[in-house]
Amino acid sequence: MRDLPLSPGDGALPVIDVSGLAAGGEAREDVAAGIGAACRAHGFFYVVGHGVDAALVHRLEELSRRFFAQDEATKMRWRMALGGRAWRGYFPLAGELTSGRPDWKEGLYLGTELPEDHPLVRARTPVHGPNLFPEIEGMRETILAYMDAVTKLGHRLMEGIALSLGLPSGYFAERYTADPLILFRIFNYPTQAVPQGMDVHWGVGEHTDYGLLTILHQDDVGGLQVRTPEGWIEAPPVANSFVCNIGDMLDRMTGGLYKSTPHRVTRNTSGRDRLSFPLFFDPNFEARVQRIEGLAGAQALDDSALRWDRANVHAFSGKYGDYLLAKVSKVFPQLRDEVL
Ligand SMILES: O=C(O)CCC(=O)C(=O)O
Ligand SMILES: [Fe+2]
Repeated sequence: MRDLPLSPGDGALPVIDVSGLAAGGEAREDVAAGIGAACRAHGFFYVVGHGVDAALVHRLEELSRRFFAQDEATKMRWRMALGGRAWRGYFPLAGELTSGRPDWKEGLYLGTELPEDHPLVRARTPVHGPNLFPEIEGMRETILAYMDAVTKLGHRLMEGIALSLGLPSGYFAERYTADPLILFRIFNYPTQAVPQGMDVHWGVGEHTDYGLLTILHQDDVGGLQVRTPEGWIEAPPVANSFVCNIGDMLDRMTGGLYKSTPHRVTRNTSGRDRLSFPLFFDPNFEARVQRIEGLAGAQALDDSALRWDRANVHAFSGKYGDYLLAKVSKVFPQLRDEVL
């Protein structure tokens, strides 16, 4: 592992030390102001001082490398088809589509661990259920500890986001995230070449995320890019940081004041595989998404002509779960019948 820089260099994305969120008082307001400025500018920022143990992140990287190093047949023992409606398990290279095209990545789909006898699982609620944990010693515990730590960070960041909008810190928790929907992915972007004739251009094609806030750890390889009004910019690896970005639901709630920013990942040609861990901190599946009243400057403009999916997020009304399912059925068409 090479030494990573402490800032993204001359890129426009800010690095915010969020340790003041836990401290309270003026420090908290300062952090909130920084988050607010970043959300209004690009909807993308790095956080440091986040309190997530670096050793835990490192352990998850090691275990994930061991998982992906196995042959395809072994990994397919945890294939998504076995996860059914819970939407969990392994998908192979080119198994996920973004904007209708296969991505050059493989991954493990995970989320909040719920037992088979949990009421939501018994009610066959899509994307809820037990995980398919790889049989690698310590991986289950490490994944659970990681999701737990980053979910806690998610709650704290949402308090900061609420304050940055002039709302009480508990605004989102009271309405949407007392029991958030947490989906978590472990991605591997292999450096291997694409076979001739395959229609593959990106590690992940241009898209926005669906929920409230994505909290991403990336290793030291790089490749994440963000679309700004001035063009695409890099979001390179920064030491001990997470990259945060806003999803469609926060865009919807804030009437476009906080933008759900398009991003993509270049195809990995670095000579080393790239790992990334996005955790999606989203509204409860049953929560009805409502616009926040009285936000100055929020125009809820229809930007569908500029969006990757040609959809107008401000026209959406309903449960977050409905929004999510409509989206995921496009990226995994083979699983659509299982869930919808
Ligand atoms: O792997 C990355 O850096 C980004 C992944 C991503 O954008 C996503 O999963 O939504
Ligand atoms: Fe994304």
